[in-house]
Amino acid sequence: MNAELKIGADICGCDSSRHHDTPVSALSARRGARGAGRGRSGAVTRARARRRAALPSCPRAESEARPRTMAEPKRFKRAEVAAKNSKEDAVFIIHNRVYDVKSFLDEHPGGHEVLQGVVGTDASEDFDDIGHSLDAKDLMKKYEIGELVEEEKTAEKKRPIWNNVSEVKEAHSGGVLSSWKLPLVLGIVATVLYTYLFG
Ligand code: HEM
Repeated sequence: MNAELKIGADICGCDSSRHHDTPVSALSARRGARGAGRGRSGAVTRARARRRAALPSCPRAESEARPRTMAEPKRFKRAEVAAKNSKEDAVFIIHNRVYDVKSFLDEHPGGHEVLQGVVGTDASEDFDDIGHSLDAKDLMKKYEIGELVEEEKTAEKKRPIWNNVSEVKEAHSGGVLSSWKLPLVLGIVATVLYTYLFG
């Protein structure tokens, strides 16, 4: 072990110098003094447990214990999706993303037949033609299982606006030109002009 390794590294396996700021050499010296004539079990184990409890939580150990939330999306080839074309294995592609709709077939407001008609295929066009609502586009996330491999993606003209539904909703909720503000501003300007010209 590195001579500069800090206290606690032997406890939690972390060699972060920011977290463990007492050199191990110092620990060993103290251990040598205190540990003389004492076996490694019993008192030593309890002392180690006390030290471990006293340590601030270790950032590295914590981050390693934490589940990864931003996992890489699973990549599919079009041929793989094409094979998933039954009621039991119902998968399709919409705008380069892959959806498993097996559990959604019977819940789809447009009926299961229409979805069964496109499983295994790229259903982007069919999907867009319907003019699905923002809520429907939000719901899709629940069934997304991955995306196409990079080399099989189609070039999207521009990022589909519904790819980020919350952004869209936000954009529609404010702004100077939102539906009720524009007529109000125009009204005020007209009143001021009228007063100025004819008042
Ligand atoms: C995971 C993918 C999908 C989801 C989450 C979804 C969800 C929905 C929802 C919530 C509606 C109700 C209307 C609305 O809110 O827009 C709907 C209607 C409909 N969907 Fe889908 N849909 C999906 C894929 C598709 C696909 C691929 C097609 C076509 C092949 C399709 C065809 C239809 C049709 C025909 C309607 C009925 C429209 C109407 O009655 O006016 N859907 N869908």
